[in-house]
This record gives sequence, C-alpha cells and structure tokens, in this order.
Amino acid sequence: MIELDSALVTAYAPDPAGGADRVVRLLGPVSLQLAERRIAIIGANGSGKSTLARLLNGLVLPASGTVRVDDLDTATDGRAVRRRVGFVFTSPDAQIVMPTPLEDVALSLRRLPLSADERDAAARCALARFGLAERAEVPAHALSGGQRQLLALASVLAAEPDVLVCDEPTTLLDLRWRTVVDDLLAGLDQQVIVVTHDLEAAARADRVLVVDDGLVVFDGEPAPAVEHYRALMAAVRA
Ligand SMILES: Nc1ncnc2c1ncn2[C@@H]1O[C@H](COP(=O)(O)OP(=O)(O)OP(=O)(O)O)[C@@H](O)[C@H]1O
Repeated sequence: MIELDSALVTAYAPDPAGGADRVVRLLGPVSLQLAERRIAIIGANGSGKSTLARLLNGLVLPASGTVRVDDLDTATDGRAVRRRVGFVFTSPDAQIVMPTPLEDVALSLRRLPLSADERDAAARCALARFGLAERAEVPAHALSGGQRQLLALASVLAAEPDVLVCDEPTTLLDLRWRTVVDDLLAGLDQQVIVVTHDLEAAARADRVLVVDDGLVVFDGEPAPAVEHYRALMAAVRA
C-alpha cells in the first residue's frame, strides 16, 4: 500500500522583485493511505495532480513528511520503489527510449532473470498483448500516437510493477485508442492510480481524489467527487 504522511512538496521560484529565489509550496501537506484497486485523481490545470502522482513513485520527493510504498521510503529506496510502482507519462515519447518496440520492452525486462532468447520471447508476448506483435521491429517513431501510448504501457507493465500510476494516459488519444487503453487499464490485475480530466473514466474508479491549489480537497466516492470538482470549476467561472 502507498502511504503519504504529511507529505509537502516545494520548489524554488524566482523572486519577482529580483531577490533570491523563494521557496513555494506545490503540494501538501497531504496524508493518504491508498489501498483501493482503482483510484482517480482529478482537478483543474495546475492544481497539483501530476506532482501528487510523481510523489507516489519517487519521481518527486517530499521536502518534509514521508511517502512509503509498503516497507519502502521513496526518499531512501527510490530504485526499489520505482520497480514496485510503474509510471506512465502523458506523452509516450517521454518514456520510449529504444529504436524499436521490441528493444524498448526488452529493456524493461532487463532486471528479470531471463536469457536473451527468453527476454526476446517475453518482449514479443508483451507486445502481442497490446496488439503490437506486427509492429515489433518497426521504428518506434513510425507508430501512431495511440500505438506509442500502448508501447509505453507495454514497456512499463513488462517490468511487472505491483502498482501502475498513469498521468493522463489517454489525453492524446482519439476515441478508439482511448477506449482500448481504458479497457486495458480496467482489466489489469495491478492497483491503478490515474490522473485524468476524463470524468467518465473517473466515475469508474473505486475512489476519487480531487486536488485544488496543491491540496486534496475531496476524497471519496466518484459521484460526489465529480460533483465537488464541477462546483469548484463553476466557482472559478463565476
Ligand atoms: N519543478 C517545479 N518548479 C516550479 N513549479 C512547479 C514545478 N513543478 C510543477 N510546478 C507548478 O506546480 C503547479 C502544479 O503542477 P502540476 O503539474 O502538478 O499540475 P497538474 O494539476 O498536473 O496540471 P495539468 O492538469 O495542467 O497537467 C503548477 O503551477 C506548476 O507550474
């Protein structure tokens, strides 16, 4: 289980008056225990959703407080945490690093005790699961946006994380690919925590966190969470 205890995220920001950089609060303090299988994080642009998501696998570290994944502290056990908690970025291009899909998935498998042949077979199997068997050896840049998103997911899942954190994984996708990715995420055995602007997707979660101005301002069932978010948005427009 992922557990945040008074986690506070700060950053340095330039002083408009030209003085020394100032410390600004980006998120928190946040205390949460994340045990549900399907959790959605919603909120306005710039509210702190990605910062919260990145805290969960140690991509962002708290300035104070702690974030723990089971027995691991993200501040001191970052590598082990990232093996346990996979992260899918909004843009697949942020995480596809190898020239072909086959090599990209094989890279994710490097920590598993497999021979070269076994790794190749496992990578092909992972690609087939995501409908990419025929595209295993084409240049990754020749894939469509939707196929690249599926490749990013395949690569992250190939490493067999216990938890998958996705930051707006369907934002760049058309309706067909969005449905494919949504269905795929819904069918995973792993715990899935998704940052999303898609309120229909959020409505299917077991639990929804609403983030506003760097704080979790609502935490509960999807219907009241979405209502809370709509009220926040209406207040901004008023
Ligand atoms: N490293 C950083 N240094 C300074 N400010 C940052 C840094 N990272 C994020 N921020 C700021 O923190 C705030 C929250 O950013 P974050 O990316 O978490 O928002 P978000 O809710 O995911 O937004 P969006 O829906 O637009 O993706 C924003 O105002 C952003 O500019």
